[in-house]
Amino acid sequence: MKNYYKYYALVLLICSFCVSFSIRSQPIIELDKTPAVTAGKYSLYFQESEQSKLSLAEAMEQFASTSPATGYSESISLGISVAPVWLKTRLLNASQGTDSFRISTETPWLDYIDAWIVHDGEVIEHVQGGDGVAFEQRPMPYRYFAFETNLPEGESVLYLRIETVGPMAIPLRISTTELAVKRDISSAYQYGFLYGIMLALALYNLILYFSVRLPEYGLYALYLIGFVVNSLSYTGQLHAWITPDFGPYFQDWLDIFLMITYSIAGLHFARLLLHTREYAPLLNKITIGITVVIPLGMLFGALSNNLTLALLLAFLLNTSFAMLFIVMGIQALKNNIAAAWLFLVCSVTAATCICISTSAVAGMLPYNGVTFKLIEIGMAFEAICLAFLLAQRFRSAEADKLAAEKSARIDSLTGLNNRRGFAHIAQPIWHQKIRTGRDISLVLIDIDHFKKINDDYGHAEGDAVLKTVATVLKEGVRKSDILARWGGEEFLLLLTDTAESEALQYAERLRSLIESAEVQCAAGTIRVTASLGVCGTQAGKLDDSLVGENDLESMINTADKALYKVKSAGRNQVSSANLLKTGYC
Ligand SMILES: Nc1nc2c(ncn2[C@@H]2O[C@H](COP(=O)(O)OP(=O)(O)OP(=O)(O)O)[C@@H](O)[C@H]2O)c(=O)[nH]1
Repeated sequence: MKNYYKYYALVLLICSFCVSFSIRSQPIIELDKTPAVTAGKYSLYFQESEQSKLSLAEAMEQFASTSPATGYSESISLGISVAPVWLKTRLLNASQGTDSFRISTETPWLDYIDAWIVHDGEVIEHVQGGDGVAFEQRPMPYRYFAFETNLPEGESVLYLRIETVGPMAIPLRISTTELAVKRDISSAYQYGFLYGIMLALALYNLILYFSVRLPEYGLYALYLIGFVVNSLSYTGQLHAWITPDFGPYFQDWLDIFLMITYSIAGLHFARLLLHTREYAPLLNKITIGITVVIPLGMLFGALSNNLTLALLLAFLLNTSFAMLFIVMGIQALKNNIAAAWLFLVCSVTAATCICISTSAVAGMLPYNGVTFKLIEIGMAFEAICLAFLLAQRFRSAEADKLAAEKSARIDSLTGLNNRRGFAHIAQPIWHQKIRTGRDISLVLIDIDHFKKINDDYGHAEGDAVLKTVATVLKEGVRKSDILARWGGEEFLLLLTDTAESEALQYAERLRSLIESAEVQCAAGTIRVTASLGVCGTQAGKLDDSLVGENDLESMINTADKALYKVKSAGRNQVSSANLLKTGYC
């Protein structure tokens, strides 16, 4: 029993320590030692009851008589659409004489802010501002609430009353004016760099979109432009330039409108980039649904002037956006989509950066220049990765196009040019040779009794014969000759700088090569013969007259006629129209 007294004493000691800790005097910011600070942990705060708006005197009384809460982190965060809050922060200017300081709350959602500086019990300054106040009526031309004040030597107390329908996150920052200006300049460079990257990529992809008309490029550009404009609006630059006085809440509405614009563009871009519809139709439908339903809800919020509803939906869309990016990336990875890995890495990085920034403003993580700007850093990283993926896609689309064009000109069985491929290659050569009066000849080659081979050995063996003859021809012709599969078992050969007399010898050589070729199959060895019809110029002339630009077609017909005669005369021979005239075949 005696031992328990010891524990009681210890518990009492701890309790009294806690009580004394909680009622000990509020910490003071010694401005000579900490010339720039985010002051949440130095501030006391309480929230007004819904019914009454307190005066400064009443608030001072309440700070003195009750136990207001102490800030638990750099930024105090109390949720969305909460009751107005009062803050009290003690400031000590230890230098002799007055010094200039900047006091600011670095978030755009705070609508009405009153700030009082009290020194020796006297109000020496009262400043009003916030997002709900027209731009030119603000103490400084910033989106955030900010003002500069000369603090006299000794202790001054800063009182703030903040009222907002948006998120009550208060990153209260106090710094010397000199440091604040330095920070402004370095911020301008940092934002300029990040926005510069994103806008350059957006512009480039916009140009690509107008050139190739693929929606991915347009959506990607819209996504980036939407994000940058949203960021410019959120950080106040946009309003400083173009929308100084559209009244209370205009800026909040603009922010959330821009927020949904880039989220919608981003989600549709990701869907198309990863081809989500092809392997994850449900996810694709959910994504489309979200981009329709949430904006409709927000439109309802706008029509009924319910900013809180619209804000909540905008944050929901933004959260869904980050999560859907990751889910789409995982699905793409599962389905072996080439872009999936990089997409996943960059979307996870961006989502992490967004989380860190939001948590910093909400007071859950340290609030500083880096954590605050991590959203832009993450997005710039994501923008670069996505641009890289689009470039890869462009390259593979070009390769696919070339492959498709090539395969449209190639016969899939033999690998030779088809009629289209022949025309593509032969036309320009034909025109050039004709213009310069050089000789040119055509040889039409037809396998004899090919139907019988199909009938006797089957279609597959017939194909094997076609392939063998194609190979024999390919190996037997010169590099400058143009060979094509002209029809079922028919081949066409264009011989440049070759007169008809030479072409006949050439054709004879090919005939004999075909005759001696063998095709091995299950039923034994197949041998085939072919009939060849030739038509060519002699000393640059066809039938003693000059060859016209359009004579290719008629020369093929003449070769075909010669071939027909060979077939009639017993096959496995070579002939030309001229030989026919002289009765050779
Ligand atoms: N295996 C196979 N057969 C084909 C292909 N294309 C066409 N054929 C066949 O080739 C045969 C051509 O027959 P025909 O036009 O009567 O000519 P042929 O039997 O060679 O007789 P001649 O030309 O008079 O010697 C037809 O039976 C077609 O079905 C193909 O790609 N593969």
